[in-house]
Amino acid sequence: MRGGLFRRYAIPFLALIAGVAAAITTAHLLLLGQAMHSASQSSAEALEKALYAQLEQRGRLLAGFLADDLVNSVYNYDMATIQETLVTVTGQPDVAHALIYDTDGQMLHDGRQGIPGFSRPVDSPLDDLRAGEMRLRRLAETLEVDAPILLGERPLGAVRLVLSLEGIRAGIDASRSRIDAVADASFYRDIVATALISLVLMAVGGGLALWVTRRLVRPIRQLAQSADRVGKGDYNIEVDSRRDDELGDLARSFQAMGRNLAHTTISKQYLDNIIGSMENALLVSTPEGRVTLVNRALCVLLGQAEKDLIGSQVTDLAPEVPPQRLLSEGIINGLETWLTSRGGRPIPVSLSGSVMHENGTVRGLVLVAQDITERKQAEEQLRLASSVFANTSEGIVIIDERGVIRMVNGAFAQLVGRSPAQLNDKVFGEFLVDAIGGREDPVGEIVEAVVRKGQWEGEISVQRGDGTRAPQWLTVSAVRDDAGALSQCACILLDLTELRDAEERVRHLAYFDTITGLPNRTLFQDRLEHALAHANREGHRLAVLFLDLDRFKSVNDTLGHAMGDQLLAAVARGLSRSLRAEDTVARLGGDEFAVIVDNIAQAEDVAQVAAKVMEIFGRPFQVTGHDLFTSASIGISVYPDDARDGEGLLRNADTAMYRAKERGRNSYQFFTSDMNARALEHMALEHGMRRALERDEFRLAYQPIVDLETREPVGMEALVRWTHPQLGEVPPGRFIPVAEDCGLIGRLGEWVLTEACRQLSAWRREGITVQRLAVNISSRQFYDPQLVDRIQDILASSGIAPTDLSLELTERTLIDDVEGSTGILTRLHELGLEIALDDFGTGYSALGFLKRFPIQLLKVDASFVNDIALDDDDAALVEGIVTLAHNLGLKVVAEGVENLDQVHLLAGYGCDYAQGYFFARPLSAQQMTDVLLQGQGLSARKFNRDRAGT
Ligand SMILES: Nc1nc2c(ncn2[C@@H]2O[C@@H]3COP(=O)(O)O[C@H]4[C@@H](O)[C@H](n5cnc6c(=O)[nH]c(N)nc65)O[C@@H]4COP(=O)(O)O[C@H]3[C@H]2O)c(=O)[nH]1
Repeated sequence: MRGGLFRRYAIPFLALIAGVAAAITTAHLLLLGQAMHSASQSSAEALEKALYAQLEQRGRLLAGFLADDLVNSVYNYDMATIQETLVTVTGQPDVAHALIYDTDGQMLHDGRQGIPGFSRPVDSPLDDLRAGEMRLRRLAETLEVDAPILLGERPLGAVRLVLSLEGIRAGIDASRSRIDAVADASFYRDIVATALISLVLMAVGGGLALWVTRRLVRPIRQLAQSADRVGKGDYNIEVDSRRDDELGDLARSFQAMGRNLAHTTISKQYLDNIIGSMENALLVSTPEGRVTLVNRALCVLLGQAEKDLIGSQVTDLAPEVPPQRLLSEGIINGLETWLTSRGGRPIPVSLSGSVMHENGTVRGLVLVAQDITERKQAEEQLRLASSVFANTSEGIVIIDERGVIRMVNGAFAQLVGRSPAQLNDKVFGEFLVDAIGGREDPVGEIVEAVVRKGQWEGEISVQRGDGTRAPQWLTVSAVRDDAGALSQCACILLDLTELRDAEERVRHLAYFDTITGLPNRTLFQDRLEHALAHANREGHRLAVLFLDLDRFKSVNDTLGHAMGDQLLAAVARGLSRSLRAEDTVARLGGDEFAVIVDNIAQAEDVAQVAAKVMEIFGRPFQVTGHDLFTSASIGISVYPDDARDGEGLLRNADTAMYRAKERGRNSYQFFTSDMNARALEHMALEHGMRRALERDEFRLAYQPIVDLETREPVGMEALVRWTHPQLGEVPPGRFIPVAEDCGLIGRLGEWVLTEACRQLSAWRREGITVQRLAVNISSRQFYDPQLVDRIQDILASSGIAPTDLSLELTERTLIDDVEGSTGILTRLHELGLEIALDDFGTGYSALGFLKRFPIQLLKVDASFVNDIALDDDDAALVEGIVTLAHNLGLKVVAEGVENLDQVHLLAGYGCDYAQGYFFARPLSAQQMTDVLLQGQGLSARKFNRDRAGT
């Protein structure tokens, strides 16, 4: 355990003082005891001497007194007086005996009456006692005083006074006791006093020692603490240097030393600060490569804590710089290597290292690493940039502030058809054409703009090597020197040729039809607007021809879309050829074309144009080696007679085109007010139908279908009827197309199906036999994806079997989408429904075409049946249809049978069934119920009119 000065010196010093004090006290007490003893001894002796002297004095006095007093009595032998005197004397204290001797030495009197031995001689001669002399003799217990009794000069005898020493002895003992008591008391008083003095001395000495020690220890301790701080590198020494002694001198010297050290010495903290604030990573290791010191920068760089790095191996951190390498090379300068970060990620560094020597011995290795990640990245970016510069497809030109080329890349050189070397020191502006509006010094202006704003961009054209112009998007950026002044300009040229081409293609796509190359609907409308504005200004007429190819759909379906497209292109070419250059021909979509015939004087002019157009359809179109015939229906509307705006003109021409189609195709038709009336009616019907569906104004009529052999009804066709509140009875031929156009056909068709099945179910419940009910399905209704499901639902809810229902579809419906319709028909057929092809003959299908559809029944259109009795062609046609249908396994229904001749002829052709006014007109449900309930008789009579002869 570390002992401080206080413990080391103050405590022993205190102990020493205590010991010395104790020794002094003990010695003092011993001496005191001795002194006391000798004092009491000498006091006792002195007292004894004094007492003896006093006794002797008394003895002398008394003996002298007796000797004087008894002179007469002895002379006279007056014994009585002698006795009396002696008794008086012996009565005195300490007087044991008073004896009177004669000169012979014989005792005359012993002071007592009758004293035996009176005559006992004195034991020693008294004769030598001279006058005035006394003789004292101390015996063991007594003091004898002999005094001569003289009468004048004559000795009469002697007095012997025997004094007892007992009294003296008792007095001496008592005195001695008293002296001892006094001595003892004094001794103890002295002990206490001495002890107290010792304690006081010790206290004073201890305090003194403490004070001295503290006076010495504190500054020394201060100095020690300061020395300790100095040891740690803190040279700011704060010690009490005011003392005017050696410690003060030491403190001042120490302070001076601290100041000197602060100025001259590199402290550890100083070094730590330097190392800690170093930007570069520092590592110190043993010669063997064990890391002993790292700085903060290294920890940050490697992402490791100092404690983890200390003790690790240099090779773990810098695998490319093993200690042996540094030891052998002695020094490494700026070695580009890498350090391993915590996750094992290599960090590129520039490493310098050296070996530390001390007294000629290798003490360790020092490595300093500079993170060169950014530099590496910059180098990489530079490499990349130069690679981009060299290989990019954009032209890059570096020009100075005068527009002189300093550097170009391959792309630009290639663009202008020179080598990069040939372009050096050329003026950039020489290669630009029409730059920024054909200014005189375009590059000068660009540079000016770059100086002002730092960048310029815009479209320019560069003259290619072959003299053509290449549209370019030029971006010019400032390259500034360190002072911020423009030193060069970097020009990047993005070739817009492809973009412009693409734009042109897009524009072409946006305005031209890809198949025919004709303007499309958008461009047509645009041109029409222009033409109308012009016609309006000039006050002349113009016409719009709306042209629709007849039966184009069948071409597509039968010959394929590619052929269809080629036919369209061929028609477009024919149209363009037949029209003036100033007339616009456009393809509006599908098989629809439109023509603007500008500046016409009268309607007949347009008729001529239309006739010319019709002529091209009189010849076949050459399509990949095939001769294809097609015809067109044309509708014509005239500005300002039929409409004053483009939309109205086109719509009216479209309407007229439909009229042309209705009138037998392959013709043209002018728009008329009648057509307008029909358009208005269309609107009225649409509005009325919506209301009719809500108000349940529709009804079904039923017309029987009769077996031509048995003349028995085999079923009946449901035909929708609508009584308009204002228009009265509206035939389905008028409102069904409107319903199709405006999308109401779905709701109407569903109502018809539901109502027909409900009625059939009702008849069945009433016991009325109706074998099968036929329902017309329109085109849009047929292609409704929900159709099959809806039919199934309706059948299920009405309890009608699918085989009890026949669906009548027109040819046109089926050929609209042959693929799609085949799928739908197959599903319906698989359900068990009968499919009948309605209005057969009015469409365009060949009989062979029917093989593709799962059809069971063919309904020959009334237009063929009408004239079979009058027209041999029609008769032959119907007969042929019947024969071929039978060959295909189909049954045939003849529609519109009105007379017996027709019945006979049809029966003769082998036609299976007939339907027409001859048998029955369409009847309301109630009428039909009545007819059916009236029994077979009526029925037979009604439906077997020829048998009945009516
Ligand atoms: N001149 C003459 N006509 C006869 C004779 N026998 C029957 N007709 C008429 O011929 C049409 C036969 O129907 P459709 O060919 O399917 O032709 C139908 C059919 O395509 C369509 N149609 C009728 N009802 C519906 C329906 O509920 N839904 C759909 N989608 N179309 C229907 O409207 C067309 C016309 O129907 P309607 O006016 O009812 O005309 C019916 C019928 O009244 C006759 O001997 N002489």
